[in-house]
Amino acid sequence: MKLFNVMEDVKFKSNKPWEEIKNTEIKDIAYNSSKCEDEYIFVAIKGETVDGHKYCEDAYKRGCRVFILNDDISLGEDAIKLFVEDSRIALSKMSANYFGNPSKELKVIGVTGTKGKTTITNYISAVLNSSGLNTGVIGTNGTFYNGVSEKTVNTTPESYELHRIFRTMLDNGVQCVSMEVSSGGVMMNRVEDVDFDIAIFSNLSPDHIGPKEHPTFEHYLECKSRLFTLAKHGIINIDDEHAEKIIDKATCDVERFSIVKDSDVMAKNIEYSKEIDSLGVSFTCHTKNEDLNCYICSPGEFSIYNALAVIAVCRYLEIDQDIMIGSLKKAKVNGRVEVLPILPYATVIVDYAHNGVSLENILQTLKKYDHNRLICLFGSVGGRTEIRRKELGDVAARECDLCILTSDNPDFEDPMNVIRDIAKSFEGTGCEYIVEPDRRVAIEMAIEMAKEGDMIVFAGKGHETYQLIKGERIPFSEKEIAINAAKKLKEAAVII
Ligand SMILES: CC(=O)N[C@H]1[C@@H](OP(=O)(O)OP(=O)(O)OC[C@H]2O[C@@H](n3ccc(=O)[nH]c3=O)[C@H](O)[C@@H]2O)O[C@H](CO)[C@@H](O)[C@@H]1O[C@H](C)C(=O)N[C@@H](C)C(=O)N[C@H](CCC(=O)O)C(=O)O
Ligand SMILES: Nc1ncnc2c1ncn2[C@@H]1O[C@H](COP(=O)(O)OP(=O)(O)OP(=O)(O)O)[C@@H](O)[C@H]1O
Repeated sequence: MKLFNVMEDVKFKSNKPWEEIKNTEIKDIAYNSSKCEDEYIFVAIKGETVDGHKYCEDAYKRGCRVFILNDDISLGEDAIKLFVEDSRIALSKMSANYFGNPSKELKVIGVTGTKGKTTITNYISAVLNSSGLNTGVIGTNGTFYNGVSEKTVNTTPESYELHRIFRTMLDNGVQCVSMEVSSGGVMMNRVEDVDFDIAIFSNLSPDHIGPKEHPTFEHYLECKSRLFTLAKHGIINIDDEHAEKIIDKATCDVERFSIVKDSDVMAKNIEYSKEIDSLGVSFTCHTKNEDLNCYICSPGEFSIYNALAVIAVCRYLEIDQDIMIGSLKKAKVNGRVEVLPILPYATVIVDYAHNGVSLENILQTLKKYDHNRLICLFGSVGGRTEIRRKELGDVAARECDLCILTSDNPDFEDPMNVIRDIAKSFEGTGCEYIVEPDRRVAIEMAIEMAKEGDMIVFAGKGHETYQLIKGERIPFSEKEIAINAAKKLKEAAVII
């Protein structure tokens, strides 16, 4: 490909004459020097940890001769230096050009918000795939299309990866992509050149504020709002207190959903239902034209919000209503409020809640269903802020009857250190707690101690299949351990 085509619509200044730039052939783009080869363009990014300009020499030694730079650096005479204002913005445009702007040929649905992104994107893909629209997913759980999956480092991949994934999906017959748009992804200009058809806002609460993330809550909100200037159609939860600010910034047309306010898509007649292998909610979805009876097999009010967002997408894309209702009924997401039907007398749930807000949400939701004891098994990630530990501890001590404090990705920190921090929240509360730093033993203990009507939540790991210990991801499957523990009980004839 000609450098000229890759640089279309990118503003730059250069150390070389236009004729030379115009005719230069390039093979690919890299923003990590270790990926560079002959005829590659190296994009030097000033990162959060290091300055990519430091690696230009490494890229040069590997055969790279075209450099996208913010600052001048000394390189061989034959190096073509293209100076841009912001290399992440340039990388985004260049990647879209290099892969032939695949997002323009796909229907791209972006979901943003503090909570619900993974759930909503997966529900959308389940419903659209059932209706015959081949739909891929990009998010925290990885990339999925046509039964193929790929792990991703970030919830919203770097722009180069993103356009590469779009291209692969498009070449393999994918028509729609349902993707998570993290605020970090927006902040780092990863989605700047994605042609979004629909943008969804689920909710907003303080999160991702701190070093290397957002300096303030306003900045966090600003990044979430940006998505609604990149899309054609916005779908917004107006029950969230920040919705109006998002709507004010939006340049797309806006469709509103709600449980309490008059809106385009509304839930009424809400009823909670509990079976041994599922927790769900039924509701009437009210729109200007009709009332639809819907059910979603995930508990609580937040599941209704997630479902309303999906229904609004289906309305916009004119998806058959019966197909939509039928597949919403069955839609499940790996590790998100997932009920394991392993004990005939108690409800066992695996969930990804790993901060105070989401743990409070899931625990309060579960309390609305008939139950005996509410038991929560959880820990908190090592080497990070103590605030998260306190928030998790406070919520669990307030909402539960019994907690089992254990490890959750301790990494380089002693798990007992983290547990001691969490345990402080239980002092002077009526909530009992047990300490078991080995998460496997803790899970087995929880299964063994379950009594008739108990609800047991394993919080924090969700879809993860590892435990991060001293920088290494050690294979760890919470579900498998729980299933085997229940099987052992059965074999020992404790369960008849
Ligand atoms: C703090 C942060 O956001 N880091 C992200 C960022 O890395 P960075 O800019 O810090 O990279 P760096 O390590 O400083 O390196 C700078 C440059 O030097 C290059 N380099 C480095 C070493 C070398 O030998 N050669 C070389 O060329 C690097 O490739 C890079 O281009 O850019 C990378 C590529 O896009 C991301 O993978 C990386 O995400 C890290 C893993 C991360 O944890 N990010 C979090 C904060 C994040 O983005 N989370 C959101 C979800 C949370 C939310 O809702 O906001 C997400 O979308 O995942
Ligand atoms: N709409 C919602 N509002 C509040 N909480 C939710 C909502 N949907 C799901 N949750 C809760 O938050 C947890 C995380 O949900 P999900 O993974 O869908 O959100 P996310 O936005 O992708 O989160 P993260 O940024 O942590 O990956 C779920 O396991 C559930 O407990």
